[in-house]
Amino acid sequence: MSDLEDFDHVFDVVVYAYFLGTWTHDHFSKRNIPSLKSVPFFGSMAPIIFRQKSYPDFILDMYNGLKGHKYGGMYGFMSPIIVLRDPELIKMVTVKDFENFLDRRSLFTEDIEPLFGRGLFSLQGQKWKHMRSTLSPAFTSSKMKNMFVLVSECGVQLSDFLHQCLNDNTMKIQDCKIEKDLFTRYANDVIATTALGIGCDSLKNPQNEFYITGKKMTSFLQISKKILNIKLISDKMSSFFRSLILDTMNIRESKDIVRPDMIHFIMEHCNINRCLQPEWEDDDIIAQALQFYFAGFETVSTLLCFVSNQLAVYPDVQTRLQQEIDQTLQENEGKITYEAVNSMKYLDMVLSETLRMHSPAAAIERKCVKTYTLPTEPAYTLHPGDVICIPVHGLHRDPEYFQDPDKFYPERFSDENKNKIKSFTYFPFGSGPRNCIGNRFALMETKIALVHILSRFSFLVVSRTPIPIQITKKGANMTVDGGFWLGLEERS
Ligand code: HEM
Repeated sequence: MSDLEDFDHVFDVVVYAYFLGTWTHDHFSKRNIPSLKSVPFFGSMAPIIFRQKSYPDFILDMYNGLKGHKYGGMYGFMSPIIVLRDPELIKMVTVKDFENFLDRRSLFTEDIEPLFGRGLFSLQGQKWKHMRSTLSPAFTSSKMKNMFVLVSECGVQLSDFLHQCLNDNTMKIQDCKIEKDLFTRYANDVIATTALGIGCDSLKNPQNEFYITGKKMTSFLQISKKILNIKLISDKMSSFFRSLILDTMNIRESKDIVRPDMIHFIMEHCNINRCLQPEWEDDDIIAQALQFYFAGFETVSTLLCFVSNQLAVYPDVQTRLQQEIDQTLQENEGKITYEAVNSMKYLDMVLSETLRMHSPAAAIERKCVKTYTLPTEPAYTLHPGDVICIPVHGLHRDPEYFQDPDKFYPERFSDENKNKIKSFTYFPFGSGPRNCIGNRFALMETKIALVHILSRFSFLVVSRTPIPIQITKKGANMTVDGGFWLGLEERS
């Protein structure tokens, strides 16, 4: 073959590859819809794939890249995805016309990973509706109140552990650092006791099998993608959780044990033997308990890291919060009760502002299940299977809705100011009937940890504390390279 033929051949291959990698990428331009830049094969995802941006920055750039438009398009590799910017459109999709957008894409298929595919997060259509309405009563205020005691026990374990760290010279510094791992252990213990009925103290016993298996599984979940369509959770891990939950249920049933936790609720409403839904199998029920465990593990520990960091960096906010805690405890004879924690307004404001600036879920999505035309100009018709992305982090940092958006300012959420926040611009727990089912629980759990810690200690900035917080560019994890280091001092 001559050099010229060689060149022709290479040229053909390049043209063919380019065509293959871009053939869907004119979807929006053909329809006159504004869209984000795309590159062959990766679409608009290149900054994430090539680790140029952290996940929240990627979402913020996506939002800002479509400024001036109510919605626009991006490409998730080769698939066109609609990005909504306009609060009215977000309301339409997530609330008013929710029936057309009932689902989100499922990361796990029921047959490949039944324990995850059958969980509430992944369930679709009618099955989701059934399960959601069965589980919703598990999160009412009276159920929260019942679970408060169990969570508060974990709060005591956490603050006692920190006290021991500060006072026991024999403990190694890595056991004591105020880092994500500390809060992951607390979140693990809380959800283990409330969702699965298993009491453990992962702070004192860091190597307990339950924590180690859960952590391993969480990291597998983060790399698992449906596109791979392979089983990433080993049978050993699945059967560990399967038998743990089944054994707990069987022991409770045989010994008539009643405990105010989610597993009791699940047993009451969908008893393993006499299920209200005859078509539900053991795995459908186990999947829900496990789902709560995994949904509450990473998100809550991430929120605790962010809020502790902000309190150390803004000592005036921390002092005001400690004053509120001290005063409330004084009025309650030193007892940390459900009512006392819920009465703390400043605590709620601090958490709301932390969730605005550093939402553990930077974006949410919906999948179209019935053809729908966006009621705006230019009109765009979505078909079943089409995906919508709602860039939560972009709205939370938009100066049009939150003045000086990069400033940590809990006053935005005072009684006086919070009503001024435009509807559908703030949703750290998602929006509409498919929002986070555990949101009250998550807030209660976070508040309990903070009240237990701040009544005895203060967070301090140390040389390794990340200021400002820079989320890692390595993957979609909301962590900081090098860690969320903080100091701690006992209050006098
Ligand atoms: C700070 C902590 C948490 C944050 C920021 C958070 C955030 C979210 C978000 C944004 C969604 C998607 C909502 C949507 O698409 O509109 C979600 C869904 C969900 N969350 Fe949470 N979550 C947290 C803690 C929890 C906890 C503690 C639990 C369980 C006890 C939980 C259980 C769930 C479940 C089961 C879903 C799926 C709901 C459904 O599809 O019906 N989450 N969460």
